[in-house]
Amino acid sequence: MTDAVPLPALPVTETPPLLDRIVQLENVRVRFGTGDASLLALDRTSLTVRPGDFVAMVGPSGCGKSTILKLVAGLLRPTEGNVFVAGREVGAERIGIGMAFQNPTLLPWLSIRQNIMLPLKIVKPYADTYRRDRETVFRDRAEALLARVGLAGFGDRKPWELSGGMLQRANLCRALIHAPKLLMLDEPFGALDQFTREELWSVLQDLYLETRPTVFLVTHDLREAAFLASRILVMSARPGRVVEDRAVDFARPRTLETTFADAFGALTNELRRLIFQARQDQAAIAPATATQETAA
Ligand SMILES: Nc1ncnc2c1ncn2[C@@H]1O[C@H](COP(=O)(O)OP(=O)(O)OP(=O)(O)O)[C@@H](O)[C@H]1O
Repeated sequence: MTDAVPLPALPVTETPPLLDRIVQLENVRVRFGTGDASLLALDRTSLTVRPGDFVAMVGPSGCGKSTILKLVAGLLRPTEGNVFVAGREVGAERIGIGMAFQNPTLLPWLSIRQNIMLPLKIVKPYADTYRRDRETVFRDRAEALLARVGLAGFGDRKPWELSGGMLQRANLCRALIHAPKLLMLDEPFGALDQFTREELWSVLQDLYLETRPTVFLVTHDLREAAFLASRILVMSARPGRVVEDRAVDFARPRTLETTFADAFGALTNELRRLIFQARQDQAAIAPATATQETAA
């Protein structure tokens, strides 16, 4: 980890539930639409995630990775099966969730600092004390996060004054400002150049090691998955299922040196082979699947 100043804690601290699993999917299916035009996106997926796991999801395009994120975030209901978050049926959960997607959707009329502090204004329990704390402890945390991602001094700027890489850094700050227990990242570095991306891997890893949220990361970058994750789920082509659940035990903090190791190369090659195989299987069964989908 870097020798950066630790993030100031937020004033309201919840007692974390003593759970051995923070997310559980039981035999989940997701079908979009109805009748002949319906599409089975996710098929009988079961999954258990422990608190503090860093889970990366990889697989062919359209295999249902983002669908799993939306299920866990409570943005989507399963067609069949159950999704539990922190021991409760999803949607009923009172757990903090942070999210960052490929396109940072910062509000253009707000400053970077105001954008970052927005979850504190909206999410309970922080919303209740927002007016009181916004100029003190909340602001301190925003400034500390900005410094950690290399944006010290940019809090007063507007989003349109920042580059794509800087916006993505701010996006990470916004996802983490309310100390979420669950961090959902959908290709957060997908639009960035390789150097910026690798730099942000280390930034994210440091923040993860310090605050230990449970992370779900969707990525097409197998090196990114291997660098960041403690566990990699490889999905089949649509309808998606988890076909491989691989623990990643490279010592932390990982550095670029880690990516040069033989074991790192072997892992990414194996992931590449599994995804290639999933795509081949899809091509072989595609006509049959189309018929089954409408019949199932
Ligand atoms: N709201 C929706 N209505 C209809 N179909 C949808 C909807 N959301 C997703 N799908 C379809 O479900 C399938 C899975 O989508 P999802 O976005 O989860 O895939 P993904 O693995 O994240 O894809 P990618 O890697 O390309 O981002 C895709 O075929 C997609 O077109």
